[in-house]
Amino acid sequence: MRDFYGTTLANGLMLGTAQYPSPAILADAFARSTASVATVSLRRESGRNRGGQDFWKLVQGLGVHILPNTAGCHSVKEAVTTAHMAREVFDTKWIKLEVIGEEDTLQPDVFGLVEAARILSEDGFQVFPYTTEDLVVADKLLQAGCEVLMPWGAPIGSGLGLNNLFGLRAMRAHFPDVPLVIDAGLGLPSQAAQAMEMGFDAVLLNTAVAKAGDPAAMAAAFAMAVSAGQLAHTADPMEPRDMAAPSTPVIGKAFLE
Ligand SMILES: CC(=O)[C@@H](O)[C@H](O)COP(=O)(O)O
Repeated sequence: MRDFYGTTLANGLMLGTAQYPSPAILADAFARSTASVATVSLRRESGRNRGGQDFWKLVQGLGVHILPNTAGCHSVKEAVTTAHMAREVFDTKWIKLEVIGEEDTLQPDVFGLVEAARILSEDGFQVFPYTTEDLVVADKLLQAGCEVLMPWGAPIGSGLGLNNLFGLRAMRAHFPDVPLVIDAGLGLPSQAAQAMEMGFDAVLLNTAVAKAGDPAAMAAAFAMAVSAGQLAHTADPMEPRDMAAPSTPVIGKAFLE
């Protein structure tokens, strides 16, 4: 597995911490997921529980890498301020950078994203930008100092899976050495497996687990799907073909060798 700003993760599952029915269910879901990273929103949680401190302690107690995020930020200024607050609270350079540009799809404002990524990278942050599959934007983010990219699978909370397979395949092929994480829009473990089979380095998801009838069971299912997809990728999957090819060997030719 590729490393993320010098950190090698145990597996390619990153899990969100929002919308769980209770703290106990959140903790149980993380335990079953064996996720290596938890992402936490500073902005959403800061208004609750004595300034969010109880919640942040709970997340820090999960024993996984913390990736604070700027979810809910709609401007460069908001995102940069939130990132600074995250660095103080969690004592980490990592920041998942979201600058939302449009309300219906929650798609990123890619212009603001590149600007905020540059400001934060110059200030020593290690930025994980939530972006689209646009190759030109991806290039600008790398030039701005990002060493990891997080293209969306589908709009946040939609559960639609990998919406633009062509664009995501092109991104993987275009940036073979850049760690790429599919972020948002995954609804089912099979979609996570597909992303890993395609060679993505990790997936980040929240809603599909937190909103499942049994979040802990769904977290376990995603864990299995991620490791199956990753193993399949390393096993060099067959290329699909248009025409049939007999799988029953011809007499006298049981093996290719
Ligand atoms: C938690 C978080 O960072 C979200 O913004 C993220 O993108 C997850 O999206 P889903 O809820 O669609 O999995």
